Amino acid sequence: MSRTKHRPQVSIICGSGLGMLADSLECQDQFSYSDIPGFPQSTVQGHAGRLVFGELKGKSCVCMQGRFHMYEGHSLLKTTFPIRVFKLMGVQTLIVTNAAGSVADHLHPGDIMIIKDHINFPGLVGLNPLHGPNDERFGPRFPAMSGCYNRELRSLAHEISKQLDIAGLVQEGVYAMVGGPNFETIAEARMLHRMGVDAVGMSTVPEVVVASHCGLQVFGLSLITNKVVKSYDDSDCVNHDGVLEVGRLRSQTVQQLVTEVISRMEINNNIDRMSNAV
Ligand SMILES: O=P(O)(O)O[C@@H]1C[C@H](O)[C@@H](CO)O1
Ligand SMILES: Nc1nc2[nH]cnc2c(=O)[nH]1
Repeated sequence: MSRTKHRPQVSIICGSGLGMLADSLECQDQFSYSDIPGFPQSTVQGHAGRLVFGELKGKSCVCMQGRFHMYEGHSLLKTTFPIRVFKLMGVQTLIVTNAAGSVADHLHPGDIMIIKDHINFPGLVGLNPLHGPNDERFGPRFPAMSGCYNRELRSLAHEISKQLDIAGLVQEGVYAMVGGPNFETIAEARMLHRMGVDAVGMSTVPEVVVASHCGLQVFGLSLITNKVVKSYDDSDCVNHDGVLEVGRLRSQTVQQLVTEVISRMEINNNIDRMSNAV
């Protein structure tokens, strides 16, 4: 914290191909992950590996240009380490973005899904970043996860999408995290569909669980970059380059939506900075 004058209230995690979210920050201070003690390295194309501090519409922000995924070989504790660093800095809100495949028939590549809820598949089988001794200074042993995606921010985003005339692209839905790095088989895709999953990806949920545990309010967006193939007659085949390409095509729209949400969200100025406590 001594190397930047920014004291961020909002943190943003950029999904695959969505690193440009950091570009709109003014008065930037940038730090490569390799220069930050305890930070893992980004190894995935489309994740630059930089922490960017700056101002956006009068709010102090910190942006992860590149996130950490479990499939890269990081422990879940490592993938979520930045969230606790943000909490210690005094951040109140986490905005998560990701690239995801559509499982629901009504979501199409290029659509933006406001995350209403999630299914934590790794968590359901015992891979959870909160495993191990609980540090009560961050949060309780048994945190509730119902309502972890802030209702007011979701409704604000819908209102903004109408004003930006992009409401036709924006829907709400359930995101499921799978471990990756392979994409889904057709049988897996069909199972996810029957389970009520709208979009599937390989990230986000561990970050949200840790953020929720330590009392951050969370807002999440999935950019639908591809449909998940559910028919044996469909010859479509997803690949990471295609995912990044849709990210590039929709980057400006996602950026506009996130910027307006940040601009209009309420910030509590009685910040709960834990840096003296931990
Ligand atoms: O970091 P996100 O969740 O946006 O990245 C998604 C999931 C995989 O890392 C990658 C697949 O193309 O995109
Ligand atoms: N698991 C998964 N992750 C994705 N990230 C972007 N598209 C997809 C997808 O189709 N499946």
